[in-house]
Amino acid sequence: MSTGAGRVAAAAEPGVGVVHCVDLVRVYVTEGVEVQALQGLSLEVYDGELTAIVGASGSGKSTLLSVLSGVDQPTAGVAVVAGHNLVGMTRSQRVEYQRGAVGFVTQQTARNLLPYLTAEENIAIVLAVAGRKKHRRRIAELLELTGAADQAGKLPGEMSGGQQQRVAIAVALANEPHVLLADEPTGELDEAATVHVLETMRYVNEQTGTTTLIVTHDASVSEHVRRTVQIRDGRIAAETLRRTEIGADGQPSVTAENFAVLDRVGRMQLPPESIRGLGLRDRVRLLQSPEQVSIRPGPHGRVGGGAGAMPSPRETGAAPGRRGRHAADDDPPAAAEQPDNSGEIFR
Ligand SMILES: Nc1ncnc2c1ncn2[C@@H]1O[C@H](COP(=O)(O)OP(=O)(O)OP(=O)(O)O)[C@@H](O)[C@H]1O
Repeated sequence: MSTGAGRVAAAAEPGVGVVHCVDLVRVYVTEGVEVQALQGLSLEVYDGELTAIVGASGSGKSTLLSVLSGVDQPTAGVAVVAGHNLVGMTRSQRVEYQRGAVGFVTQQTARNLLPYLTAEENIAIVLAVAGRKKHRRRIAELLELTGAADQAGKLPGEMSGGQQQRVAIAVALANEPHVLLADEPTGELDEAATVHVLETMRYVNEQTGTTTLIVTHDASVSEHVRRTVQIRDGRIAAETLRRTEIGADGQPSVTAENFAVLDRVGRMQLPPESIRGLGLRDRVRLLQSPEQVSIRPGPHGRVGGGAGAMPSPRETGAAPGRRGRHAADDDPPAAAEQPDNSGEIFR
């Protein structure tokens, strides 16, 4: 990969995705106060994948999409999308990137479409800017693809929110982008319209193979995508991969597998529910065998009591007056006697 701005070799190296982020940092400074919106975020999204990024409010989702769409620049780190190095782009490189490499759908239905143009005209204007001719058939194909053929002659104000978003997806796909980015595309929609729009994105991904990244706070998105990535405190923390398998009875069933994400230096975030459920804090016990590593509460963690409970001398293995010592070194047998409430992390 080149380190200069602009176009670089696309995904030539094994393990390098169409979206390639390494240790991304974005620091905002407002009135002298620093906010680290991205804190060393690394992410690969591979060609043709449909991936959702979910996270709580303030976790850094919109900041990541601003960087990936070329609207914002990271403070540090590597961000390459479809062979475009997003760090240090010039204005003309940014325009080329936004016109040709990415399509974008935002949460605000009213912002995705020009209000005084019909659905057809909204698509036509994108094709005209890209210098394409004979676009009538292409417009019809795009509206058909997103299930919005019946909206062709309507103005956005005459459509429902869900219909506007499906037309917006058609507009975003008009110049055949390598990557489709959607920032809370269902944020203003009711449940039924949400399902319809997410299923449209899944269908479009299947039909066109366009690499798609959906950012949302709505965890139910995972029912519509194969890969859900969780962002927490400006970093990727966990992933869920769903697979469809055909059982012995010939019926398909969906299985989901959860992963914690290990960064390049071996750091990993445990899910908050594991931390709360096992009362993990400070030091934890790592139990390693050739096949797995398990985590158990350390000397200060809860074992059978509430999180944050003071440890008894038996739990710490420490005699009165020995609190300053590393109690964990003294009591490995205690862990083996406890119920099997370990947070097993790798197999
Ligand atoms: N322009 C900005 N100036 C200062 N701080 C910002 C700016 N944009 C975002 N932040 C801060 O960065 C952090 C991440 O914000 P971001 O909008 O990326 O989160 P988010 O996960 O998209 O949240 P939400 O779902 O509420 O939109 C937050 O603490 C936010 O207050």
